[in-house]
Amino acid sequence: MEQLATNMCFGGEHRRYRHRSDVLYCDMEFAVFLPPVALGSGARQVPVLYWLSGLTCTDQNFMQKAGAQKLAAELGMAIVCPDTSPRGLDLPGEDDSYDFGSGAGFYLNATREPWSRHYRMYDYVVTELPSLLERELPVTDQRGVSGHSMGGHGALICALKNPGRYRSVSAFAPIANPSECPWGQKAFSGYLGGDREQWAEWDATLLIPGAKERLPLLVDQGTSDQFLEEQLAPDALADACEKAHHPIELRMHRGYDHSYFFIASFIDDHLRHHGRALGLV
Ligand SMILES: N[C@@H](CCC(=O)N[C@@H](CSC=O)C(=O)NCC(=O)O)C(=O)O
Repeated sequence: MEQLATNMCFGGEHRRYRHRSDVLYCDMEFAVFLPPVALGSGARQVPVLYWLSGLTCTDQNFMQKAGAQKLAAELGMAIVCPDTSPRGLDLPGEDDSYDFGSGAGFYLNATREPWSRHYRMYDYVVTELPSLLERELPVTDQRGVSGHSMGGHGALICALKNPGRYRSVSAFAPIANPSECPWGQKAFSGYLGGDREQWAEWDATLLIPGAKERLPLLVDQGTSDQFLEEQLAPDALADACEKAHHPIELRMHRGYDHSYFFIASFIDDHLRHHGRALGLV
């Protein structure tokens, strides 16, 4: 791993790294926040919250806008922000739209050419990146996962598809039922093709009935979110949870939109939710 930058923050460190991904066949950048207890003499390994960002984001949106570092420093929690897709591969159409290709990897493993060799963000965030970090940085294998929009859905599927791998999961304004909305249908048909049975393996709402672990979901949604009606479908997720007796706390917040102003307003609740499961609160 090549360290690109470091900034001291609330007694901890925000760092950016570049590394070669064997899963994605390209270089990737990510950011990590290490709390004070993970640094210096007497340092110890700390649990990690993996944050998966939304369409158009890099590793930097959350780190610069969410305001999570102060409480993460106090709790003794590391935060890792991967990028949202492979980049710079020269694939046809890779940079043509904000909701497909670069910045829009959807945290799945593509099966359709020309995406299938590189667009394997699911394997990257679930397996390759944690293995690297648990080897190279003072972080443990005690993991929580959260995210926003495309990344909120990514967090849900990472947890639902991997019983025992995460201690906690939460999401802000997730694209909760991607098989049934324009963003999801564009991504799934492009990365997976037309077979809706394949889509179901990557759709949180459709994964709920067969989930092998009933990890409680914390989901926050703003009522003035400009994407709520057309793209997000939190009610479909809540209905699936109710039918399957899967615990969910869906909190509707009057007047909040889809932006990082919304995330910053409730991030502390999510950090405490993960902190409790990770034994930090
Ligand atoms: N450009 C698009 C919408 C882009 C957008 O709103 N991206 C969100 C995530 S949306 C779902 O995954 C985001 O997090 N943007 C980055 C930020 O820092 O706010 C459009 O205008 O429609």
